[in-house]
Amino acid sequence: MSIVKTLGQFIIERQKDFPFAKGELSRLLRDLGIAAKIVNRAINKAGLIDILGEAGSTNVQGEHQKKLDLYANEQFIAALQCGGECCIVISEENDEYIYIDSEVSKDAKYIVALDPLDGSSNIDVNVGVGTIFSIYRRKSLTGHATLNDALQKGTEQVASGYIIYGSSTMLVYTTGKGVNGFTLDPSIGEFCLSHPDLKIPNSGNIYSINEGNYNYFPDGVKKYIKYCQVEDKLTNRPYTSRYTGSMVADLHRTLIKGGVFIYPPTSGANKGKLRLVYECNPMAFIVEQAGGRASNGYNRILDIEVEELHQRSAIFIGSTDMVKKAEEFMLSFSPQTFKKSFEGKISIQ
Ligand SMILES: O=P(O)(O)OC[C@H]1O[C@](O)(COP(=O)(O)O)[C@@H](O)[C@@H]1O
Ligand SMILES: [Mg+2]
Ligand SMILES: [Mg+2]
Repeated sequence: MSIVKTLGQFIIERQKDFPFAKGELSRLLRDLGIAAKIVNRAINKAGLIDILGEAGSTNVQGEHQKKLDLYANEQFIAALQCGGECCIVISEENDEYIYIDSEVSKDAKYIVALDPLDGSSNIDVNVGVGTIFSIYRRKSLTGHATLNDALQKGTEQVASGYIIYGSSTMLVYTTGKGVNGFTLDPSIGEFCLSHPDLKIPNSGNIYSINEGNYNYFPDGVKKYIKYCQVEDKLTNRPYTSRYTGSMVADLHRTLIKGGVFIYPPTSGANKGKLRLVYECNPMAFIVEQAGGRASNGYNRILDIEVEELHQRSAIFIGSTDMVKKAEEFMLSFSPQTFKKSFEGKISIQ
């Protein structure tokens, strides 16, 4: 009979990777796991409780917030407040960062950036959605943590992860020492180690992009899509196309099967759509830790300077060989000057 290792056991066991650890990060990961179970419970019976549909409010990005966006946001923030290891929360659903001002967290040193519910457009149609989290250590040593503590580059992350609420519910995370995946066993209410030491294949035959925006893509992306569709047995082409509209679901598939996920700049949004702090950076950390690659078509995602909480970035992420190929097309057909022309005049080829 195989013994399953729970997330809690694994976290404690891995604490030895950090000689000076006092257990704060372990407790923080525990708190995120608890919130994930609570949100999972609501998602599993979403059609039976009043949690589907619009909440009637919009977030700082002008997106209509879904009831489940707000519910997930509340649950994760409450778990972090209760746990006492987090001093600042940055959330897609809150314009400003939230300073956790409670007795239990007065000495807290961790900052958590959250996309409480990723793939909002899929909530009401029962397609896989997720939660994305990114963890930093505060830089300032005294007083209240500040915006500067919140605006750190992706390379400064001490941990990141996601939860996918799909055919099964999984939590996948890294602390910079590889990537591990845990599947929720509802019968014991525990995340159990199911995908130890995840490695992304160096190449694959799946490309993932919203081709509905094709006319607004830079030439480099248009040419790369054509490259994916050409018949060439030697290079395993044509690739197949998969796009769910949930970043977590598309990247979980990419992590397991290989492939490339691209959300490029478009003529209407020259910085792309996805948010650097709580979508691109955490997923880039995981994919790099699994042996993959993540850039904005030119520069490594984790090296991009963070100037704003809700800053957007284009993203090319997945199997190293496929991301490098896409970057080659960007350099050849949409060199950095591409940016200038977009700011100047919109020229759809
Ligand atoms: O519909 P589009 O433009 O292809 O965008 C889909 C992308 O937007 C997102 O839904 C944005 O995330 P949120 O749902 O958290 O706002 C991603 O999950 C997904 O990859
Ligand atoms: Mg999202
Ligand atoms: Mg979201």
